[in-house]
Amino acid sequence: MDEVTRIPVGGEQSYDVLVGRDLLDTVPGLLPGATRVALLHAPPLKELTDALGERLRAAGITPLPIEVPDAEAGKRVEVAADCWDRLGEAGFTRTDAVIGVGGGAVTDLAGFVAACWLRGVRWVPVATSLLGMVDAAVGGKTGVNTAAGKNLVGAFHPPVGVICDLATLDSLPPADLAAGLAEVVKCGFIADPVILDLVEANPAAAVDPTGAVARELIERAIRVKADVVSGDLRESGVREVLNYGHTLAHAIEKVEGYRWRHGHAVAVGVVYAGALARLAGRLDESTARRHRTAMAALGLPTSYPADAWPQLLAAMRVDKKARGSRLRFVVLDGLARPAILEGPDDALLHAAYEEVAQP
Ligand SMILES: NC(=O)c1ccc[n+]([C@@H]2O[C@H](COP(=O)([O-])OP(=O)(O)OC[C@H]3O[C@@H](n4cnc5c(N)ncnc54)[C@H](O)[C@@H]3O)[C@@H](O)[C@H]2O)c1
Ligand SMILES: O=C(O)C(=O)C[C@@H](O)[C@H](O)[C@H](O)COP(=O)(O)O
Ligand SMILES: [Zn+2]
Repeated sequence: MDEVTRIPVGGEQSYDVLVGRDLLDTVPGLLPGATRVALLHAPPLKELTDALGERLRAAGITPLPIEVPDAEAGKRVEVAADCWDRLGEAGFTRTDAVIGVGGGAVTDLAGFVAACWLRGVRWVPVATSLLGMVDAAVGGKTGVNTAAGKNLVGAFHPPVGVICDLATLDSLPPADLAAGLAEVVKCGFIADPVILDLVEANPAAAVDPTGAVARELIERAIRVKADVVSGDLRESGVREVLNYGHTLAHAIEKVEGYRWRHGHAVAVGVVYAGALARLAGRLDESTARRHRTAMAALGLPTSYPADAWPQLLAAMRVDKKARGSRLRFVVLDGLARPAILEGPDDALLHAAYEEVAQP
């Protein structure tokens, strides 16, 4: 086995994030006392799921593979309800558990299924996308999308461990690899500017999942997330910084009917957040510009159609950070100095959008 990095996450339920190659053998040990484990996965991860099922069986645990629709199509309450039916048919009890094998969509769904079944059973995300490893699998936010908006139904339900098996990235499509790097760059702006230096110095190395640079970026981003959620699982304060760029990003996803990659929407949203902070007089011009250049260097989108603004503004009003009719944005007062912009007026929001709008 390749060298394994163990990153602790603290809080009301502590656990470790394991980063390394070929980690499937470690999964059964995370679930002592389980007799049945559901393996939620989408079709692209069937082979890995079967291999994990064999490891569980060898450890005396009965695997229940449950195939769900891929990507955001699986992150729906109807799909969760089908999963609960399957757990019921198989007689899952409180000692049994759920594993999500896949990207962030599957692990968000799996965590939500686990959070609600019998009011909460153990779960483990086996993250197979870069975005899942650096973000979605860590921190215990679980949930599904609804017609009203992104992730509006869900629960905080920390896993008992997180598996980031770097070997799985070998088959991840390049567009999804880049999408994950958008969240990594986000972490660079809010907490760890070394991430930005690494990406800017060698963007080609950042998108090579087998290289040392990518591994360093992955581990740095996980540490940023682990540090934040350890102190604020339920987002009553500091955790909001992880939502940098997400007010616009989630609006784009909704307008696109959840067919855009989350990480691509985050890339546009982060550029927008930089522009907003600059226009609000909180961020200098060169740091704001750096948002666009870092995302563009990774081949990520940095703009969105101008005429979508009315729909985007309406979608942003259901952002979870809003309070009543007052929108709240995560902005920067400088590199690694996140803060909240309270109740910006529509004119300021629109002026910032003009900086990312494509005619
Ligand atoms: N819970 C959180 O804190 C949190 C944080 C960030 C993002 N998210 C959520 O995560 C989701 C985005 O995650 P994502 O970018 O992983 O997208 P995704 O889960 O849709 O995966 C993207 C695509 O890659 C495929 N894939 C995944 N791993 C693969 C592999 N190893 N080989 C081949 N194909 C593979 C998937 O099947 C899918 O087609 C969004 O729903 C977002 O809201 C949640
Ligand atoms: O973990 C968090 O907290 C985040 O905000 C991380 C985000 O990257 C992630 O997309 C998260 O799912 C967004 O949370 P939401 O509460 O705005 O749905
Ligand atoms: Zn995100």
